[in-house]
Amino acid sequence: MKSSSQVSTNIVKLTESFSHSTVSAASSQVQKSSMALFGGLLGQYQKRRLLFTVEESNNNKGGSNKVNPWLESMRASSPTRITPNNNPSWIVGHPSALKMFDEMIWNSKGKQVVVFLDYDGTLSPIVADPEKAFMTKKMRAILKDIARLFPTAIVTGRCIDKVYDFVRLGEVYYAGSHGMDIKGPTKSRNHQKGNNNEALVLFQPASQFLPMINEVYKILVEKMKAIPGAKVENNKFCLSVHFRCVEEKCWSALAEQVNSVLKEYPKLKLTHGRKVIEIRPTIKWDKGKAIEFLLESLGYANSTSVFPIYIGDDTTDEDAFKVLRSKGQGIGILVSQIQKETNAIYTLHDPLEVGQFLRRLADWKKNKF
Ligand SMILES: O=P(O)(O)OC[C@H]1O[C@H](O[C@H]2O[C@H](CO)[C@@H](O)[C@H](O)[C@H]2O)[C@H](O)[C@@H](O)[C@@H]1O
Repeated sequence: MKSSSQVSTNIVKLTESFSHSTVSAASSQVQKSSMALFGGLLGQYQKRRLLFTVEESNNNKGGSNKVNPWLESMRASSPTRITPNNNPSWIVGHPSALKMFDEMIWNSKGKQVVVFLDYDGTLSPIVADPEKAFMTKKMRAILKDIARLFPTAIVTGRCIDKVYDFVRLGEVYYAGSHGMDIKGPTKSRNHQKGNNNEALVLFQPASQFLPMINEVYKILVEKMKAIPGAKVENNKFCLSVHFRCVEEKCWSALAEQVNSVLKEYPKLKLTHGRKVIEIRPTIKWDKGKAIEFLLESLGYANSTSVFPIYIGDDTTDEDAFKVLRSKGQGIGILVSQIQKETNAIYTLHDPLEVGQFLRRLADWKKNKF
């Protein structure tokens, strides 16, 4: 484990080196090695009980998706109709992290486990109102334990203030706005208060976009008044346009409105999540870069003695899974009940299983000594 002074020194060095203009260059310093560790274990798991589901193909009926690529992307990332399916090759290729727990621990032997967690759909269940995406008390207690035992970071599309309101733990790192706002813990991991109880801002690569994001937020709030159920959320360095409560027949109108605004802002781009369109700066920064940054900050740049575990449910988490896979480091765990293309190695069904997995991880660490 690194001492806190070593961590601070690394943080200062990194914060200096990661100026906006050098984001890509700095991230490329992180060495890329090959191969995920999982490899040959798959054959043993052909009798797995997981019942996954797939998106029904009738989402595409009539070829309308070809006419409107926006709508196509919205539907692809937010399937509305799902039917049970049990594709053995997918299940074998992405086994349950609970079932594979012992193997995973064996692979982490002698290494420092670092835990990265997405928030929505991972620590809290998906709900209709984004303001009410609360974690259960049980999950919070598990998370507190995890943060005491391992360096832990929440990596989310939300702004830090909002996710902090839900999580309320000073012991963890927060990478908000899809990693564009990274802050250190306000408390040390043994629950002593840090200096002034203030979180240390580690990195904000998109700060120059703040005025633009606020401007677009106001415009979108006005535009979305015409779409019943639509909601715009300001996540500081990015925006979310929610359509979970919008009737499907209005999705196209919503996409057109967002498109018309974005045309005027070529420095902003779109990504898609679960019934949400996310608007963010065109900089080359994402959750994958954020976890590389955090690992470097913790002193594990190019280290073979670290074992990162990343758990997430959404398309934006794929950037983090990809980084771990390409570095051949640690594991990515996709939280999903549907089969989808993923760079994660393992799967968990839902936040309930995430809680079970984290509890097991904490118990393993406690019993180790
Ligand atoms: O990276 P994440 O922590 O997963 O954040 C991604 C988005 O999550 C939130 O939206 C999602 O959860 C909501 C509450 O369950 C749900 O209503 C919505 O449909 C989901 O897309 C959050 O509100 C967004 O701002 C984040 O971008």
